[in-house]
Amino acid sequence: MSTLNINEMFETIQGEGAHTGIPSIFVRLQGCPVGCPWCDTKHTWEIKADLSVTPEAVINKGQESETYFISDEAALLAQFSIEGYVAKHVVITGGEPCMYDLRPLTKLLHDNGYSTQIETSGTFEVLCDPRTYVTVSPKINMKGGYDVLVSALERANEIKHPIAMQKHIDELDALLTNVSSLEGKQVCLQPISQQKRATELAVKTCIERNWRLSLQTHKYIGIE
Ligand SMILES: C[S@@+](CC[C@H](N)C(=O)[O-])C[C@H]1O[C@@H](n2cnc3c(N)ncnc32)[C@H](O)[C@@H]1O
Ligand SMILES: Nc1nc2[nH]cc(C(=O)O)c2c(=O)[nH]1
Ligand code: SF4
Ligand SMILES: [Mg+2]
Repeated sequence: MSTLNINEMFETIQGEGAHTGIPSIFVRLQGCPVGCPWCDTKHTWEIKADLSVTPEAVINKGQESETYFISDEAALLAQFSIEGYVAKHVVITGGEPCMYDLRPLTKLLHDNGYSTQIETSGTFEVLCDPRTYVTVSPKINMKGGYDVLVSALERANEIKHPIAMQKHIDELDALLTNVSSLEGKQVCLQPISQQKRATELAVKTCIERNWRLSLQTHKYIGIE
């Protein structure tokens, strides 16, 4: 059994990357040391012992907070039924989900008819089922001082890079020189914080490179 600290659990539509539009159960894990200044989930960064609460308190929290519940793969699968979730795609995100060994959870979910996806910064080893779709959103030169692992980039099914300026694209180009092949991988650019200039640059570059544009669709239509 693996211990999982869960900040949020909700059923929605995947709003990012090549799987945009897919009905999904989101499991947001607590904890991240990477320190991206523009992170839109800073409330997941710390794991504070006194903020561990019940699953019901988390699932019905109604607003972002640092509270989380402690679970394991079997209890989480049972919680999906308790909540009456019908989506069959599970997105494991965070925080930085690859701080956890996700092999037990992803194997159990696939063995029970779910597809799984991980949203990771690429700064921790990706431990998951071979059937899992791995989205690496590389975090380069962030405050935590973590490096993007080549092993994470090689495992990635999708590389989804957040950008605000040309420097971010240049950094991605340099990073991709370490990858043996992009064959079969989706490459997406995602404007940081829906900024107009970032979006214009992302559109222009995606057309030039034949990459995919990834908008945080959920933020435009006002869903979780
Ligand atoms: C909150 S992170 C959690 C998963 C993992 N720590 C990571 O960074 O990939 C989920 C996704 O949101 C993206 N993201 C976070 N803050 C963002 C922002 N302000 N604008 C655009 N994308 C953002 C990340 O790049 C990542 O693709
Ligand atoms: N709808 C929706 N789609 C998402 N795709 C990646 C997300 C994330 O926070 O990891 C996310 C999210 O927070 N909401
Ligand atoms: S790695 Fe992900 S969760 Fe961590 S600070 Fe960066 S965007 Fe936020
Ligand atoms: Mg999000």
